Order: sequence, then structure tokens, then C-alpha cells
Amino acid sequence: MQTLQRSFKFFGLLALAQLKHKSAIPLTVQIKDLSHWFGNGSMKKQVLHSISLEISPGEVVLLTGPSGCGKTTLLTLIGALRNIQHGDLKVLGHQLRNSSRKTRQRLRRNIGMIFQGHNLLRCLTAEQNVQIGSDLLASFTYEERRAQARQWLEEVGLQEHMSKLPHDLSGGQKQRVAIARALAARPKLLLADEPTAALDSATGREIVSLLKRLALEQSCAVLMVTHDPRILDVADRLLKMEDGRLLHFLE
Ligand SMILES: Nc1ncnc2c1ncn2[C@@H]1O[C@H](COP(=O)(O)OP(=O)(O)OP(=O)(O)O)[C@@H](O)[C@H]1O
Repeated sequence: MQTLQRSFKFFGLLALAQLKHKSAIPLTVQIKDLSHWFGNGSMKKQVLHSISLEISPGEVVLLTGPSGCGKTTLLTLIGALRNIQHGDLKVLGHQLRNSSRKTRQRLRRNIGMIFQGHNLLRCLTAEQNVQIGSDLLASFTYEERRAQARQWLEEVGLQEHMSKLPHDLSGGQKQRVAIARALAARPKLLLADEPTAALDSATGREIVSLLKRLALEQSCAVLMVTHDPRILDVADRLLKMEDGRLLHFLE
């Protein structure tokens, strides 16, 4: 009987320790009552209405919703690319409301962003473009950063195209270079706006599986806007937005 009581006590303490450990892990994204407006005077228009949302390290969250409902605006606010007008937004422990430009710059080094339009530098090869990402890894030597860039290009299936300039690549290939560049910086948060839009279905799945693996291996939280029904199953959580509001939480 005493042995049984001791085991109950042991497992009780173990469960408590695990619970404490879990609650001690800081959230990657913590949003409370976030609203946003564009324009001034009579042209002022509210595009986000009191958004609240939490994302944990390693979680893959997909965001869907009709065109113009505010998905990209939300992503750019989380990515520290816009000023917070109303509400609280903490990313990787940093409060973004009233934050300094320096804080936002430092924070952006830990956020990988894949936006539509690729934003590749036209005069650099695919490899050099990806190396811009790995160059953010201050503790690595030049050779190591170069090796990282090559490795990520291989991961996205572009080993044959490393020395090509962006204008010699297809839309889908440019998209993959942009993805490799974001991953090469080993981000703690990855924000992606329709990353599979320009990709065929097989490549799209491969890329999304890669993002999922990154989330698990590096405890990187992923928030991805998508209209692609083929990739919904990779999500830990599906969010839906409409008219600037988060509607459903489909677990
Ligand atoms: N810089 C801006 N100035 C003024 N209005 C803007 C600006 N950016 C976005 N908007 C407006 O804010 C609303 C939300 O736009 P947003 O791009 O966030 O939507 P979205 O859901 O990402 O759309 P899509 O799926 O088409 O990319 C839209 O009505 C858009 O016209």
C-alpha cells in the first residue's frame, strides 16, 4: 500500500513538474486586442478588429480567409514591419507596441518572412541570395554560412540552379529560393504569405513538409497564410479570418 502511495506521489510530482515546464516555455506570439486602421479622416478604414491570438514554439498555424480580410496586414504587424496602433503584440518576448526601431530590427533577425513577390536581389545568384539569410548567423564562419546556403538550396530541390540569376528561374523556383533564404537564417518564427501559390502540387507538399520539419526540429513557430486546400493537413491549428476578425478556431 505504501509503495502504491509513493508511486502516486512520484507521478503526481512528475506531472506537476511537466506542467510547470510547459507553462515556463514562453509563447512565440502573444496578441491581445489588436486593431489596425489604414488612411486618415473620412478615408480612415479599420482593417483589423480586436484580434487575440497565441502561438507556441514549434506550432504550425495556417490562416485562411477571403481576399482583403486583413491576413497580410496581420502578418506584417507580427513581423515588426508596421507600427502597432492599438492593442498588445509580443513576439519572442518583445513587446512591439511603442518599441524602438532598434528592437524591431533586432527582432526581425529572428523572424523568417516569405512574402509574395519573392524580393530576391536581381544581381545576385540563387546561392548568393540564400547566403543573405545565412549571413545573419553571426557565430558561423563564411565557409559554414556558404555551406548552409547550399544545403538549403538542395533541401528545396534547386541544387542544379545555384549559380543562376533570378531572371533565369521560373516563378516556382524563385519562390523556393525565397523559402531557402528564410530558412537559412534559422528563424524562431516563420511568417509565410501563400508560400505554395506558385508551386505545383508535389513541390508544394515537399516545401510544406520541410517547413513542418523545421518547426519540429528547431522549435520554430510557423504562421502561414494559404488558400491551398492541399496543405491544410500539416496544420496544428487552422484559423479563419473574415472582415478583419478571427472567426473560427478549428483544432
Ligand atoms: N497600405 C495600405 N493602405 C491602405 N489600405 C490598405 C493597405 N494595405 C492593405 N490595405 C487594405 O486593407 C485591407 C486588408 O488588406 P490585406 O492585404 O491585409 O488583406 P489580405 O487578406 O491579405 O488580402 P489578399 O488575400 O488579397 O492578400 C484591404 O481592404 C486592403 O485594400
